[in-house]
Amino acid sequence: MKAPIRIAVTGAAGQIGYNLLFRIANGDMLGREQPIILQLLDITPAQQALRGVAMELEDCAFPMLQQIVTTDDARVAFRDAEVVLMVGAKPRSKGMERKDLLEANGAIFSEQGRILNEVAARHVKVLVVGNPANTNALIAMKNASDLDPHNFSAMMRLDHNRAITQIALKLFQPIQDIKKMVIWGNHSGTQYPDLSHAEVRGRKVIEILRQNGWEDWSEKEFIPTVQKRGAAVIEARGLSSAASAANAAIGHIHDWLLHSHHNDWVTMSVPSDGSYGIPEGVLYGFPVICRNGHYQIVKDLPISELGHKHMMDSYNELLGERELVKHLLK
Ligand SMILES: NC(=O)c1ccc[n+]([C@@H]2O[C@H](COP(=O)([O-])OP(=O)(O)OC[C@H]3O[C@@H](n4cnc5c(N)ncnc54)[C@H](O)[C@@H]3O)[C@@H](O)[C@H]2O)c1
Ligand SMILES: O=C(O)C[C@H](O)C(=O)O
Repeated sequence: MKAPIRIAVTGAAGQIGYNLLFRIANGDMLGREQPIILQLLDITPAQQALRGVAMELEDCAFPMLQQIVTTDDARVAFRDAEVVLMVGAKPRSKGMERKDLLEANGAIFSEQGRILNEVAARHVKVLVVGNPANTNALIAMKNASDLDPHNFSAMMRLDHNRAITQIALKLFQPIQDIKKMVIWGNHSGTQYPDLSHAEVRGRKVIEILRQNGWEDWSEKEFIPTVQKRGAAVIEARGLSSAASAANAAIGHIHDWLLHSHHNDWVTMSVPSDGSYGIPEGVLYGFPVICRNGHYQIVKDLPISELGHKHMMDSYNELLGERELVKHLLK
């Protein structure tokens, strides 16, 4: 039997938590052979609800779930954690942009970053889901100066999955045949869903669009649909996406820790390293290939002039967000 992995989840009593924990415990994230310990954090008033979630987890009798810890103390939740899913934060409501949450949520990530630095496993992998995810991840990373910055990431996988489905629907092709999608930039309205590298069974998506006379589809429909999908879900449900967000978080950690799919890359928001002219200092969506807990940014993809403009617009938005929270960055 393998040693158990301690997985901390913040905001565990919330909507994403409820869609995430049962799938993690079922082995969807780290496999059905991997024992796990869940260390669940939420604020004090949510402790009763959190205990209810823990009761339901117990009642599933998941074979790989060895222990459940519920707490309102981040030191307890993060102790020796090897995987941390930072979900706990306010969601936006109708009419808000994700960056409107910066003031309310930024403080959570500076404090929790400091605590991660003190008590988490030194090789901990951190995924920030709470919005605005890229800048919250930057805050957590900067407050955890003893941890490797490469172990901090923010979630763009939901945007990546949304984009793949839009292409599959447009071209009447199976989801699993759509490869090499990328979402550059910020998890926000400025993100750049870029299908210019995407392929269907080795054929370029842009060629298929051209053949059908659909050259304008990317700029006019695809990009805005993916950029605004979060708001469209809020409009329809009255609540922000939860099951699809949980699914994306599971895919992100699964691929990072185990492997990304054969002959494909995934989008992760990771510390910029100068690739594609995006200077260091922000967390930015890049195409990455993952193997055994390490990712590598896919380099040297050709970028059109318009594509470069979209990428810089999103970078500049991230700079603006960083400026607003500079007091939280050590
Ligand atoms: N990156 C993405 O793709 C993506 C997708 C969907 C949602 N989100 C974001 O995820 C976050 C959570 O969404 P949700 O729908 O689960 O919200 P929710 O309000 O249902 O749950 C949030 C939970 O976090 C808890 N919480 C608040 N402050 C906390 C703290 N300091 N420590 C620990 N827990 C705390 C709350 O008590 C609540 O239980 C939101 O910020 C939302 O915008 C991101
Ligand atoms: O849009 C939101 O505020 C929630 C989430 O980030 C999403 O993309 O669905």
